[in-house]
Amino acid sequence: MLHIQGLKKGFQVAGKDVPILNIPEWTVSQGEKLAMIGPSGSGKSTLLHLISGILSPDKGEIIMMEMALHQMSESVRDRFRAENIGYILQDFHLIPSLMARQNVEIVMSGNRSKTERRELIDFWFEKVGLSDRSRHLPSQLSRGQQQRVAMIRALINEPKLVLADEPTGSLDWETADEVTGLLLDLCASKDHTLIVVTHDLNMADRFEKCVHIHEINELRSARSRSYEPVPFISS
Ligand SMILES: Nc1ncnc2c1ncn2[C@@H]1O[C@H](COP(=O)(O)OP(=O)(O)OP(=O)(O)O)[C@@H](O)[C@H]1O
Repeated sequence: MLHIQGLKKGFQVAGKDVPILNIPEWTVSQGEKLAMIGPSGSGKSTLLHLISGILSPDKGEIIMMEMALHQMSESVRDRFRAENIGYILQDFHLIPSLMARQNVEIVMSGNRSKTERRELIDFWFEKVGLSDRSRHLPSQLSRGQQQRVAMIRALINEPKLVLADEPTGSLDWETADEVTGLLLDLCASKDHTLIVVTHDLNMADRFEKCVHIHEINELRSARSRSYEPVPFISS
């Protein structure tokens, strides 16, 4: 489903090129569910942005479903992304003035009738246990409920690939565990391929596969090299 070959990516900082990623080769199979872990600053989010086509590589190829992502024109790539990739972020990014169900409806493809859209939204809100909350504004929902709405929004068009960047990062551990279970179940039921970037080792533990970014990235940025986890000292 996803094949990366000879990928290099860096950023210009104060006029200097700072290399971030050098991935000789990496493949993700259709339907695979994997967690990606690694130190802060090691390039995990950058990699998700490259896979989704939001960023372009400096060198190399990203082949998704046999299509070379960065050989597409920008408009074709935008459409490809909308049709094939669902993106879930730590901070939900729901539109505050729209009801939960409207936040989902705005991303739905236009070839469904109004009735079909309504029934599908009802179905999904029930599936994630939010039937009685679909007409609430985001501010009237808990963080876990908002993340579930963001999950529906990412999955409702049945994308082949779901990318999630620290989806439980702002949730307490119990809610994080629920949201993780739900995300895995929803993706398994539709055979979506799922790549989740996380610092949450409990979350990573629930995945069939866990990849450390340093297993695939030959570079270690200065920041990630200097990263040492701070031991927890109870008072
Ligand atoms: N637009 C940019 N311009 C310059 N440097 C950038 C840019 N985006 C990211 N970086 C740098 O690239 C490196 C990798 O960032 P990235 O966000 O991918 O790391 P990460 O592994 O996802 O970190 P975290 O776990 O803290 O979210 C960092 O050193 C960051 O400062």
